[in-house]
Amino acid sequence: MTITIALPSKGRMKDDASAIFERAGIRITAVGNDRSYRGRVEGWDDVEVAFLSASEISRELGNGTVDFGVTGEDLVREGLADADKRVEFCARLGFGHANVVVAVPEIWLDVDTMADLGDVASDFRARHGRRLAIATKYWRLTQQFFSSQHGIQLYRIVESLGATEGAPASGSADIIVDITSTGSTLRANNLKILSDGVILRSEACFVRARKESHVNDPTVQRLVDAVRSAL
Ligand SMILES: Nc1ncnc2c1ncn2[C@@H]1O[C@H](COP(=O)(O)OP(=O)(O)OP(=O)(O)O)[C@@H](O)[C@H]1O
Ligand SMILES: O=P(O)(O)OC[C@H]1O[C@H](OP(=O)(O)OP(=O)(O)O)[C@H](O)[C@@H]1O
Repeated sequence: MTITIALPSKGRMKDDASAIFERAGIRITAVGNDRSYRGRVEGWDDVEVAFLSASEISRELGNGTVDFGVTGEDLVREGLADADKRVEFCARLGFGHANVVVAVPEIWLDVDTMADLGDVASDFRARHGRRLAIATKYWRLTQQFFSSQHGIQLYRIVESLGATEGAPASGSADIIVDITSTGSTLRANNLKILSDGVILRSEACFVRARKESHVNDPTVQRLVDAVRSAL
């Protein structure tokens, strides 16, 4: 059976992902020309490579059209309900670190924790005539964290497709849930992370789609061992 590995074709994870495979002794060559979106692995005739964006990789892992992928844990957990049932995080790769966080305006001096935010959310309608609005592109992670983990039900998600950190200043939302690495974008927008507001510490992972056909497939185990040996 042919095993397909999906690797980032562009973006911030591309070069580090290639480097891991080099170190693992897995040499990838493009099929066709340099801009081709398919590749092969030297010496592994039953393996092929698909070059996709990091977000496409999490989707393809979810629907099982690829066997393995390198992508961010945040994209997998946001993209797939019941992620741990559908995929296995085989290795954490040590790059692409970023935290998904809850951030509120710095001037909310009395709000430092999720419990404080829960109080704000309860009072919000009485004070402002509407629910607390959260700007995010991570709606699944936000709902899990607010509703299931913290019992906060009174809020509204405003889907953000970019420049999420600008939403409180522009008035399109009150607070945000977004990714941060250095924290400089949050600071530039006068936002602060709640002390218990880290939803997920994400990094690039080597992820396997859980499939019946992988059981006892020696290539599957060899690939996992090779990638782990490069860390
Ligand atoms: N500063 C950062 N900002 C955004 N994402 C980051 C940052 N640092 C690491 N990452 C991680 O990088 C991954 C996203 O990478 P990238 O933006 O290249 O992919 P993509 O979403 O597929 O790209 P595109 O939006 O162009 O399709 C996520 O897993 C994210 O956690
Ligand atoms: O904590 P920081 O180091 O400031 O990084 C966080 C910012 O970086 C990303 O945006 P980016 O400008 O990379 O664009 P993108 O959202 O299109 O990836 C992300 O969406 C945040 O806005």
